[in-house]
Amino acid sequence: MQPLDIAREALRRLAMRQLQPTPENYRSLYHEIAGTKAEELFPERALKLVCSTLPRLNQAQIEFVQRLESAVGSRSWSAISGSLVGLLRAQAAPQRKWTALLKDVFKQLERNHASLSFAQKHQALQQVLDSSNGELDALYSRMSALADKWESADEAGPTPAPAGVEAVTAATDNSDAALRDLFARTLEGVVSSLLIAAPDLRDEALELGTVLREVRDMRGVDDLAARLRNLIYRLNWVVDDQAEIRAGLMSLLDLLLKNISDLVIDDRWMRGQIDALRNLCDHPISARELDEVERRLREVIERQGSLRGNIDDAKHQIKLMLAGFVEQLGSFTDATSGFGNKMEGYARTIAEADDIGALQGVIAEVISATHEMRQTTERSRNEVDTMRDRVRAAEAEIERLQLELEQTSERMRHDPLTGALNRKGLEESYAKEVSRASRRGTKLCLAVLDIDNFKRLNDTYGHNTGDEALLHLVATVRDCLRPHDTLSRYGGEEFVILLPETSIDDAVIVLQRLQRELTKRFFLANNDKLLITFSAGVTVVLQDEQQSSAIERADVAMYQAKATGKNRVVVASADTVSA
Ligand SMILES: Nc1nc2c(ncn2[C@@H]2O[C@H](COP(=O)(O)OP(=O)(O)OP(=O)(O)O)[C@@H](O)[C@H]2O)c(=O)[nH]1
Repeated sequence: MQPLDIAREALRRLAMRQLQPTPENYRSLYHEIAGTKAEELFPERALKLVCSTLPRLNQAQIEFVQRLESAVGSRSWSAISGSLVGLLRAQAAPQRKWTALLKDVFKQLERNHASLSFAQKHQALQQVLDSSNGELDALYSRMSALADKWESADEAGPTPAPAGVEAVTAATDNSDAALRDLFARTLEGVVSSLLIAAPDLRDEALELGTVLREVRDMRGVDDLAARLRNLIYRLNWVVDDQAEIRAGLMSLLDLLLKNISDLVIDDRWMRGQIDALRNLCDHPISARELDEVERRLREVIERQGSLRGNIDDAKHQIKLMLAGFVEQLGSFTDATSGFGNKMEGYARTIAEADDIGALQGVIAEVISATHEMRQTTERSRNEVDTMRDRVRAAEAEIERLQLELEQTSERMRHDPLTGALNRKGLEESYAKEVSRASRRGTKLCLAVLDIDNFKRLNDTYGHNTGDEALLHLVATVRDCLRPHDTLSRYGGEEFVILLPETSIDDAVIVLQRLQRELTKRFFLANNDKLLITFSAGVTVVLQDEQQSSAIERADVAMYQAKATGKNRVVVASADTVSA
């Protein structure tokens, strides 16, 4: 039959058998009619898809997938089968005894060979690792060969190693010893000092430090590692315990502060202080914030003691005055009742008198008694007036002292106008930051800022506007600085900023960012939008340097900034600072 006839017949049978007209059905009918055998199609796309999803995690896998892809590409079932068989054979290969091999290698590394130094063995092992290129079979066989070679090498005899090799060994030994020493010191000096509350762990840390310095062989290292693991495990418990204790203490403190605050319901200043303390304790507290809590508490105690004494004195005065007043009132009452008795006597004498002459003496006595009574009344009124004035003065004094008590904490460390630290506050912060920087080996920068043309602003808009401009600057600085940077008012329009953990380059960036921020935030004075600018000098504080000397250096730089156009930041020149 001709192909055309076969095709026609195939279509007819498709219709007769009511088969779907798919290529497969057509193909099988075609071969049925022609009496030939259908050739199987090669599923290349599907196989390529399978290949693309296979993992390539190591060299062996990469090579397998490559072999399979090339077999699929050449449409060779036998090649595909070959690569699959290879894979299964590799998997069926005996399991390598890695643990035993590694133990063997370590043992040989530690052995004292006559003809092999540690450095040589280290180098040979490194070569094996590098050359195996992640191929596990190759690595296994090369490492096994190396271990065998070392195994058969002679035991220690003090054969001198070549000079170069010895240097390498010495260097390796030196760095090993240095590392051990460092680790031992960490255990003895740092870990143990953190474990005051857990004496048995502290002793263990100290002992492990000693063992670490002395351990020489693999068995010793194993023991040490086991003890270290145990220490770490127990340390975790200590850390958890300490966190729990800390949380408990904080909640106790909170309870205490809450109770105090309930007790001092009438004392606004104390309530303010207690609220500030509670706010500080409200979140995980840093060393800096702890300083702040301590400082506030100290101020509360100091100032409260002295001011409370003054208020008590004033109250005592009022009590004394009241007692005097009561006494006066008593004697006045005595005087008036005496006067009344006298008057009654005179009235009787007048009623019984027979002639006018007899009355003359009585009238003189009445006049004298009345005069005396008037004087007594006047004296009493004067005394009462004086007393009232003194009571009012004492009350005013109490009021003033209460107010002083309210403001006292701020006034002790803070500038009352701007709320920035004052000189005393700066001194305290400076001392803390200098020692913190020296302890931690970090950089501390100090900047002196002076507002530009401030006199003109005062002269044009008045002193009050000048004050507001100062507040504007302080608010902007606060927004731009990190919480642990400190701002203090050093003089009229001069401020000092301390920037802990900051390099000089970063300090300049911070100050310039501040200047940019000030240009964005206008200051409004009588509806005029004013631009507040400042000139600044900045320097790195030298280790343990006095505050006055760092400020002086920054001040000189600040004047350079003024002299060279203002609204600038100048770094204290290199010849004045060697940090
Ligand atoms: N409003 C106000 N002004 C103050 C305060 N303290 C200082 N001043 C004023 O700040 C001005 C500083 O003036 P100058 O030292 O001449 O400095 P300046 O005008 O800023 O000039 P340059 O520093 O050269 O830019 C003075 O007029 C002071 O009276 C304050 O607390 N409030």
